[in-house]
Amino acid sequence: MDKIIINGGNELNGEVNISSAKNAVLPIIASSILCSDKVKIKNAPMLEDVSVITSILQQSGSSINIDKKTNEILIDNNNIRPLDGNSELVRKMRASFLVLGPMVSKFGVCRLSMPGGCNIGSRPIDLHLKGLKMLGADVNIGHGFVEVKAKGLKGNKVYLDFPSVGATENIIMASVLAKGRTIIENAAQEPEITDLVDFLIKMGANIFGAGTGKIVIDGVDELRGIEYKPIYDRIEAGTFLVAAAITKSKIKINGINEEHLRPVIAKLKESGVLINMIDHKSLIVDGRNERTGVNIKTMPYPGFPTDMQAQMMSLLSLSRGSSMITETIFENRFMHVSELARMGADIKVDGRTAFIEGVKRLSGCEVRATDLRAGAAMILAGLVADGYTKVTDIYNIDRGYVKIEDKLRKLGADIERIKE
Ligand SMILES: CC(=O)N[C@H]1[C@@H](OP(=O)(O)OP(=O)(O)OC[C@H]2O[C@@H](n3ccc(=O)[nH]c3=O)[C@H](O)[C@@H]2O)O[C@H](CO)[C@@H](O)[C@@H]1O
Ligand SMILES: C=C(OP(=O)(O)O)C(=O)O
Repeated sequence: MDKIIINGGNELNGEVNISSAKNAVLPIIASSILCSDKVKIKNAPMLEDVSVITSILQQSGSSINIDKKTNEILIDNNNIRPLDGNSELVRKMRASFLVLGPMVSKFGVCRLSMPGGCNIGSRPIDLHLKGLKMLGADVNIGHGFVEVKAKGLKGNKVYLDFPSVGATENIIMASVLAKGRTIIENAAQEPEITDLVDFLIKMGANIFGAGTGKIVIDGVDELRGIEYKPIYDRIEAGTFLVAAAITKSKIKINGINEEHLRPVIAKLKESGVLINMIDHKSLIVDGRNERTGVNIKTMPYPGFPTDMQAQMMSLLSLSRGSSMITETIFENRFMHVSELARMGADIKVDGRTAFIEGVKRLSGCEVRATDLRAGAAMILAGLVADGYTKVTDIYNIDRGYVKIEDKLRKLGADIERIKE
């Protein structure tokens, strides 16, 4: 099993390029199922999750060519068949559930393993299924599977009890080729949804209101093949902002959409970090000033992203004074707290809130990447901890960060991946 070893204490220098967003490219690849022409994804992030979703499509008959030199993925779904939902791959990744909407739309049937909970929470799928039922699908759950059947989906009004990202995406994908108009109310507003919609519009879909709480989809007869470059990964960018802040360094980050990062930038600035855009997609982050504690509450976009919560906790563990982090999205997203405590952080958890007292130093030891962002938080803490930090279970990190150790090493960190 691979591990990441960091010898803490190095200042970072230079610049880093941010990859395209995992959470944009996964639904985009899933939605390509709707189109029988070829689709090319440019600047695709070569991530474990991307290889899982492309393998799922390949098992269903897609022809997919992944060029790791040019970072392009060419998808040809001309021979795609309904998915065999019993695949190991489907169970491996929660985002595999995103193929449900397009599969039901294209074939009128889809059978998938029920996704279980994961390390960050129970993550039910009731809103996805409610949306598909509203479009006329029949849903049956049994023997660990969910089977959805439809004789032609029809547009309808769907109100989401919570602005779920995945449910909004599944319903959009299911309604693009449905008859008539679908209106999603209380839709999620995350930038990755707007990116999926931009992709679908470029393919010929008729969709209005992405990025707001009300998305209107007028069904069309077919979609055409296109080339598309997804948005930059705001969570990877946020992770590198924290890397500069925690190491008290000044670096340049390329591949920034300032609007998407507003809540993260606001909290870092409030803590004392200097951040300046230098053009429409690059910024300089200067973390050399003393930082103070801040309070954070995770919220659906445009609120503070839950996917940056763990990384901020590492930073606040080493910021002067007290901080408070309230996690409102996932009920079990504090598993990194005990790992940070092993390194010397002073954090107490009461229900959904963590109370952090800044300490002067952390000390390196063996810690687990209990989930993707928790793993990033361990690497960030390791960058400044005394001595060596060994991060285990890094398959979680590989799900969502493109060569994080190479990017950090180029910036001057003493970090390497080892096999043990
Ligand atoms: C691949 C992807 O894009 N993943 C992101 C997506 O996950 P994902 O799409 O799974 O997140 P959701 O927005 O759906 O989940 C948010 C909350 O809604 C609940 N819920 C969701 C669906 C449902 O049918 N019923 C229900 O109760 C979940 O349990 C959770 O408590 O958005 C999350 C919230 O920004 C991010 O952390 C993930 O990185
Ligand atoms: C929770 C995350 O992803 P997923 O929804 O794919 O598990 C994440 O990206 O932090």
